[in-house]
Amino acid sequence: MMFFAESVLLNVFSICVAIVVLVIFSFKKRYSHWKNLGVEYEEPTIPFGNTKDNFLWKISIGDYYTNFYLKMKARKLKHAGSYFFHKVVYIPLDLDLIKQIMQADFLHFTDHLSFVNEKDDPLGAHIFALKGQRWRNLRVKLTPTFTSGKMKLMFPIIVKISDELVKTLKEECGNGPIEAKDLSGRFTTDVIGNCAFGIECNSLKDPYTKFRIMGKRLLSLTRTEQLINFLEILFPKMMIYFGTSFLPKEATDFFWRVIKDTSEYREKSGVRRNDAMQLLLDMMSKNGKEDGNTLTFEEVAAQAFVFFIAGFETSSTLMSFALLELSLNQDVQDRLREEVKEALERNKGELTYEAIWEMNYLSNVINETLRKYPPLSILTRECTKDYTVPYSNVVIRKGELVFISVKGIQYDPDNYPDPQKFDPLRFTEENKSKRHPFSFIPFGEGPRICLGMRFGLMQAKVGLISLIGNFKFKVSPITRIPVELDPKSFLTSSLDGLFLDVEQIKN
Ligand code: HEM
Repeated sequence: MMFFAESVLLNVFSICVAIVVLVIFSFKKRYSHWKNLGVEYEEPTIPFGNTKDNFLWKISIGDYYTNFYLKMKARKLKHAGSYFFHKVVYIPLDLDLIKQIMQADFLHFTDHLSFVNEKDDPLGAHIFALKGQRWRNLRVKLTPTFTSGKMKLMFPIIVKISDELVKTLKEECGNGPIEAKDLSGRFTTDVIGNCAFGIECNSLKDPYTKFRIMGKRLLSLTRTEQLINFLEILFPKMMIYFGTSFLPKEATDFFWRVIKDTSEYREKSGVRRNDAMQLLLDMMSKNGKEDGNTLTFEEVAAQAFVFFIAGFETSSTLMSFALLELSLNQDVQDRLREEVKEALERNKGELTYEAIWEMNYLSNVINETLRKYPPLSILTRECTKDYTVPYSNVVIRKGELVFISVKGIQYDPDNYPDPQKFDPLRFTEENKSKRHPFSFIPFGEGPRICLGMRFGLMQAKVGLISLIGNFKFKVSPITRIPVELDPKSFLTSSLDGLFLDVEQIKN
């Protein structure tokens, strides 16, 4: 009996050893990819590839690829190679090559690196994650959602919420430093909640409202949830089999209910509003089912959801880092306040849709903030058709990945001398015209460029105008400078918060 148990154990042990040896061998073979092609790379670690430090929360994925980009670019290379676990990743460094991949040869790179499990997680089947023809069909249908005409109709909603922002800060500014990200996040939650779902979220009045809590929950994943996300991206078929979803179920269940209630309410009451929800509902077929030209209810819900998740955090990141830099650069803050005052005086104290696009210095400040702190610091593309990189022997195969380091490009001293310096005048028309058009890509580029770019800029501009026109901001001594970024976050986010001292201006 004893002998039998020992021999079973020995067999199991031998099988395990054989599996480990096989796995190590196949990783080693995979990791010889860039070496065989003569492309520069950093030594990968089994099984993480080059993402070990990110996986261990030592550095954000964006910062890892910024450092990588700058290191390889300093060696005058046009491209380099990397590994995301077992996946091969191509890193273009040359701006003409990046333009080629994102624009002219887009048909080889139509997809984002994403995971969709439509059956178990219908809200996850949104335009950012969808691939191929499904993405293309939706992009055509959704593009009219953010035309100037439609945004103009949403503008009064944003101005009304900005009045609430000023009121809230007047009440809160006497109680010590404010945390800029939290304040901006409550503002953008109320704006997007209102424009995407048609709901008064009131998170400025009450920071603990369910909408705000669930919005934050979508972006603060536990270790296990992050691990599942990695597995979903790396082994999608297996994870669909297990029925996993990409985002926390308690949050997606909440948003699903909200969208369903809103749609039913509007249908029953006949109430119509000037918001993105209405535009989506108008695209829905009468019975909510598939008919080729219209959207199903599930598709409407997923798009309303992505407008919320893609819209509130990116714009609040922009607003909060702009407030930080304005606090660190008082001369820039004063000049911006002058521009705001003049624009308001020209329009009898009223903020108009046209006025926000005419404020050149505000645009310069916003662009310089997006240069230093792009909310998404890398862009991903999945190769959908084999591609030979021009003037090279490198072939990117279907299924391999391309990572474009937005932050690397925007910190490259060849594009922006003294890149750590905050200098809005880099973005005057004259200075912009001297640079390569792909040296500034915080909203991505090509056919997959951000769908809500103008909306994101509009809400950040309105928020900043209201704040700078009414308050003076200084950095609080409790804010650590330079700001350390959160290695756990996929989006650009400060680790300890952006605390600012605020003083009300007597107008
Ligand atoms: C400052 C604000 C924002 C920034 C920096 C930003 C940035 C980005 C970036 C980098 C992408 C990927 C582009 C690419 O792969 O080339 C993207 C995609 C997208 N964004 Fe934004 N975004 C912002 C605001 C918004 C807002 C307010 C909305 C909606 C209300 C929105 C909706 C989307 C959608 C739907 C996509 C997916 C487009 C597609 O795959 O076809 N974004 N955004």
